Amino acid sequence: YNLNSIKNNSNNISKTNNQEASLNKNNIVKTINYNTFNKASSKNSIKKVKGLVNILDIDRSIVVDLKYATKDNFTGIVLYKSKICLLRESTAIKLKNVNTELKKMGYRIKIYDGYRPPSVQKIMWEKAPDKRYVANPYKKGSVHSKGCAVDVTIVDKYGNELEMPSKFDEFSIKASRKNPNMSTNAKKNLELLTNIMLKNGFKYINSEWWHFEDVDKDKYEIVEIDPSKF
Ligand SMILES: C[C@@H](N)C(=O)N[C@H](C)C(=O)O
Ligand SMILES: [Zn+2]
Repeated sequence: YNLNSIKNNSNNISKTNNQEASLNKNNIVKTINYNTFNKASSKNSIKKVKGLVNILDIDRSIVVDLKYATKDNFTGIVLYKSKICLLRESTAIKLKNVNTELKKMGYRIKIYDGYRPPSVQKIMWEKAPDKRYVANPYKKGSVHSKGCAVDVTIVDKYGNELEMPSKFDEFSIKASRKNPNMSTNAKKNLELLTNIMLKNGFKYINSEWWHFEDVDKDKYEIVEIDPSKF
């Protein structure tokens, strides 16, 4: 961050009525009022670091269950110190729109993973150097490290996950969208998830049914942040 440009920027923004910004010594920009694209948070102050926000500051009704903050993941070890899910601000707003549609049907989105520090991507690659399932951190890296990818499923009003083709991070043909043995119910639920995600500005990959990427991911760079210090 260039402090002067942020200062100038914040001065400019604060002169408009619909968005204000302020700086503190940790390089954190606080933006106020999102009334152009986010009515629900128009009165809230949203903390933003290097373009990333806490998804719960954008939509508190989203279910966050970061599997890499637990041992229940393909590495068997805790990879994240924090259970906070960070996302690129514009990606977070798209996911809020997905959740708003799902809530009308009595469902909600549940997040298994969002922003992932590049240092964690390296550990994952050591454990599973297979580019179908883990992005190579020594090449382009992961879209998760831009805060522009989400690993998600749908839950019902009791928080129960809908049936999907496989468990999260089950690195096999079962996780593939081309799995020929998908149950009818899993197929229907995945179709619902996919259609709503595509409609709201995400795209999918074939090898992992849970993984979606913001269509605008190429506008953004990989960032290194420690979410436990957010
Ligand atoms: C590790 C898995 N959940 C995942 O996110 N894979 C994609 C391809 C990635 O590493 O970006
Ligand atoms: Zn993913």
